[in-house]
Amino acid sequence: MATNNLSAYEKSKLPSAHPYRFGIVVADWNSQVTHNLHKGAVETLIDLGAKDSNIDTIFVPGSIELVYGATKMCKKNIYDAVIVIGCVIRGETAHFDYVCQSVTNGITYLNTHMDTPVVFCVLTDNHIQQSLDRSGGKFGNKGVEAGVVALRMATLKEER
Ligand SMILES: Nc1c(NC[C@H](O)[C@H](O)[C@H](O)CO)[nH]c(=O)[nH]c1=O
Ligand SMILES: CC(=O)[C@@H](O)COP(=O)(O)O
Repeated sequence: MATNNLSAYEKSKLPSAHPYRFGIVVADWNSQVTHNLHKGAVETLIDLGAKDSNIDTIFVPGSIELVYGATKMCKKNIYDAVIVIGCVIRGETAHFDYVCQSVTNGITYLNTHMDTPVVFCVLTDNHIQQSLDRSGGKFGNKGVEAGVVALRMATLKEER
C-alpha cells in the first residue's frame, strides 16, 4: 500500500503562505468526498499563513470539468497556484478510465503550457470506502497534502 498519512507536514520546514494567492476548483461529483478534500486544503493553507481573502474557490459538475475551471483560473494570471479537487469512483464500464485520463491529460497540459502550477488533488478509487479513507479518514486527507504542494509550487512561480 503506497498511501500512509496524507496529512502530515512539518510547518517549521515550510515557508509562509501569506504572500500568495490560491485558486481552487472543486468537482461536485461525490461531493461528500470532494467537499472534505476542499476543507482540508483550505484549512491547511490558512494554517500555513494564507489570507482567507487570497483563496478563491469555484465549483464544477464533475472531474472532467476541472480542466476548464483550472484553465479559466490560470488565464486570469492572478494565482500563484491552482488546486483541482475531484473524486472519480469506478463503476461497471470503462467510463472511469476515460474520466481519469481526461482530467490527467488536461492538468498535465496546463502544467506544461501555462505559467501557473496546477496541483492534482483527484482521487481515483475503486470504491467509496477508499475515497472516505483519503478525505479525512484513516489515511488522512489528500486535500491537506494538496495545500502543502500548492504552497511549495507557489514559491517556484515567483522565481523568474
Ligand atoms: N463518474 C464520475 C464523474 N463523471 C462525470 C464526468 O466527470 C463529467 O462531469 C461528465 O462526463 C460530463 O462531462 N465525475 C467525477 O468527478 N467522478 C465520478 O465518479
Ligand atoms: C467514473 C464514472 O463515470 C462512473 O460513475 C460510471 O459508472 P458506470 O461505469 O457504471 O456507468
